[in-house]
Amino acid sequence: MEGIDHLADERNKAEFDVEDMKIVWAGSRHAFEVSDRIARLVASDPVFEKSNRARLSRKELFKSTLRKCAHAFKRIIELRLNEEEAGRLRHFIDQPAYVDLHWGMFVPAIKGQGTEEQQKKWLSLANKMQIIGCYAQTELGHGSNVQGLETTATFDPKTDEFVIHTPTQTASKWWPGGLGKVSTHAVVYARLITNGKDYGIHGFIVQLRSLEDHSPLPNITVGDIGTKMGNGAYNSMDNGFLMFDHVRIPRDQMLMRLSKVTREGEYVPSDVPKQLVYGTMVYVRQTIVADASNALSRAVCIATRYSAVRRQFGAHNGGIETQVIDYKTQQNRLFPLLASAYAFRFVGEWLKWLYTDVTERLAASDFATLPEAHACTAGLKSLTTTATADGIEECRKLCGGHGYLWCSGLPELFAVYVPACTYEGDNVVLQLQVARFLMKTVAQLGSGKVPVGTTAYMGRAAHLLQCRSGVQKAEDWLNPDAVLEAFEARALRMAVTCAKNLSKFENQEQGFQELLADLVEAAIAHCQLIVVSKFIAKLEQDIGGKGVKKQLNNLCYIYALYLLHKHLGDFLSTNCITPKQASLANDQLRSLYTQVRPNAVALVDAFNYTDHYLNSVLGRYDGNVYPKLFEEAWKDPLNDSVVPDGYHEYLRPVLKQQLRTARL
Ligand SMILES: CC/C=C\C/C=C\C/C=C\C/C=C\C/C=C\CCCC(=O)SCCNC(=O)CCNC(=O)[C@H](O)C(C)(C)COP(=O)(O)OP(=O)(O)OC[C@H]1O[C@@H](n2cnc3c(N)ncnc32)[C@H](O)[C@@H]1OP(=O)(O)O
Ligand SMILES: Cc1cc2nc3c(=O)[nH]c(=O)nc-3n(C[C@H](O)[C@H](O)[C@H](O)COP(=O)(O)OP(=O)(O)OC[C@H]3O[C@@H](n4cnc5c(N)ncnc54)[C@H](O)[C@@H]3O)c2cc1C
Repeated sequence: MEGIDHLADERNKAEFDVEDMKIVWAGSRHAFEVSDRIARLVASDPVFEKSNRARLSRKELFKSTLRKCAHAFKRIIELRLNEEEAGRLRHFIDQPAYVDLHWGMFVPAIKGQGTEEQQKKWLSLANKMQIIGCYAQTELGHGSNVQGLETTATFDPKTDEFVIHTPTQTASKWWPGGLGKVSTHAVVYARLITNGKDYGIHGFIVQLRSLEDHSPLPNITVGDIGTKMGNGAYNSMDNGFLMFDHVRIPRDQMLMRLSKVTREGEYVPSDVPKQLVYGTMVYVRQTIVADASNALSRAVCIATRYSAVRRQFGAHNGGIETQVIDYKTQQNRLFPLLASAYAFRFVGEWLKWLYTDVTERLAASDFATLPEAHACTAGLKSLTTTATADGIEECRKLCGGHGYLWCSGLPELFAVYVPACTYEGDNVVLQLQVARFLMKTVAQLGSGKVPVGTTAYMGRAAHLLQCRSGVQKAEDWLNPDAVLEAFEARALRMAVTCAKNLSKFENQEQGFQELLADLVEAAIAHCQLIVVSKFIAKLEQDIGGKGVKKQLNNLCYIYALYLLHKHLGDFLSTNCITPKQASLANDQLRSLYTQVRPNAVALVDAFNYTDHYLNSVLGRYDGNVYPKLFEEAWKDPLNDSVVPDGYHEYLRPVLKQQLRTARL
């Protein structure tokens, strides 16, 4: 039934103004208008069609990706799109591609680590895409352990060049996106050696392919590392391998903003922290947090609309069955994910602010907040990507059998998204960075150094280590102070327990290794506190629009109380709350689900996703699921013929028992 809105009843139930919520979700009216215009532009352009992606071979998929990128670049120039609009265009095209790494890592690495002169030279080429670059850090043998990278860049004072070399097989670059088949250049991370001394990891701009015929330059071996998980999915990206056999580059292709090598080969360390060489990773981790809310909201939009369309059981005498969204179990699985999508949106906004702030401070030689920015970007990247990957899979299950179909949009979304738990830092490795930061902060308590920013709560240790929650009735769990106190006390007590256990070891590093699992849990508790507190802070802002704040309030407390329920063991074992208070939190959670229920479809409409972007039969705006499932089924190549290929060779002989006869 084309043209009918099967979800109209759901939309009519909404108790808030969806258009106003769209602005809150987008971040501003301007951001909404840009996103809306660009999403429609992409949806109406046949080159950006993506519904057949799973049926393409790897080669066809890759070629179609090149076509989409070229067409996008052409449209950016024709329509004179600015940087923000171009970014939205790439986002809505929704196909992982070399351009993500070119704009997302290669250009930022040069901006962050190149001198002014280097930026002038390389960015003018990169911005016009006269060169295409990637970020070549990870090696076959080392990804997490950046200090363990083996590629060498040895200065040769005779020729004023660096010699880039891959000394072993494990030193081969392995994974960089865009490297396999496209990039003409790379920022290569290698050990800088001059005058026989190893100065550790530095970045170098290296040309890989000819700008004339795209063939690899002499002594460079490069290719694609092979097919990755899922049909279509991330296979549009050419993750690559790369080996150098004594490849020479001019000295001025070492990125020298942070440290330098002189003509004579003298290493001049910078007066800024050496960790700034990791600056690109801090930047990208921040963007990945913002992206988590995109991916999760997309899955939640599909699962929510479908849960309102789908009916099972409850019919008496042939009457209408129950919408599955009305089952409390469905709500208990779906609504916390809806709340998480909003929570990650707001923490992403805050993290962007933090990143801008630290960047401005660094420019003014103020390095004080760098460790916190590193801990926040690392921890929140880990927390949000883990929850999003798990959440997408939960949404698939929430859609029952049909969720397993490619055309539900969820299998591909999962396969594209799940490597976010690994790239830009394995999620456990990143939480251990947070744990180290927390252990340092705890060790300094009482030293006179007052913790600030996201660890400010630790400065109230005297209260938080002994307080008991004052919650007496379910509604008390809607008090921001009660929620914050419980999360702060839990996080602090877990960190302090780890610190106490660490102090029992003579060798601190040995102790750290022994306590890794507890340390990760303490780090997660701290990161969850950040997300909860930033959601609460968002509610304190001036948010207009009919009924909008009320909905956000409900979602905020669903997020917090769902975490409390999920990690009840932590809250109880640290004596932050009693079993009775935990039970009251659950009562409140159920009541919040009831309040969200009539607004659920409108809350996902507020994401303003086009059907093109969602690419999901189950998540269609009009809810017209069943006829469209049939349409998709008929499109499958297996249905091209009534009798399948192979019938005469392999089916007929079985059915006619010719195989058995032949054997007898
Ligand atoms: C389709 C795409 C969809 C979505 C993406 C959306 C948006 C993204 C936009 C653009 C990107 C485009 C596409 C994305 C797709 C894929 C991109 C993937 C790219 C990559 O994966 S690049 C490779 C990334 N690699 C890693 O992340 C490696 C992880 N390891 C590390 O970061 C570090 O080595 C470490 C953190 C594990 C540190 O190890 P260590 O303790 O041994 O440390 P060091 O001795 O090196 O350092 C000690 C000291 O330094 C501090 N530190 C460490 N890191 C940092 C940092 N980044 N900033 C500041 N400080 C840092 C550390 O805390 C120690 O401090 P201390 O005071 O001495 O204790
Ligand atoms: C899709 C994709 C795209 C990528 N794109 C790029 C790119 O563009 N450029 C680039 O340079 N790289 C890229 N990478 C590489 C990526 O950054 C690394 O894979 C990532 O940093 C993890 O490192 P690893 O593979 O060495 O994992 P490993 O460190 O080998 O992890 C294996 C296991 O060991 C555990 N582990 C490791 N160290 C510790 C520790 N100290 N304590 C406890 N547990 C530990 C981990 O938790 C994990 O369970 C990409 C990877 C993927 C999957």
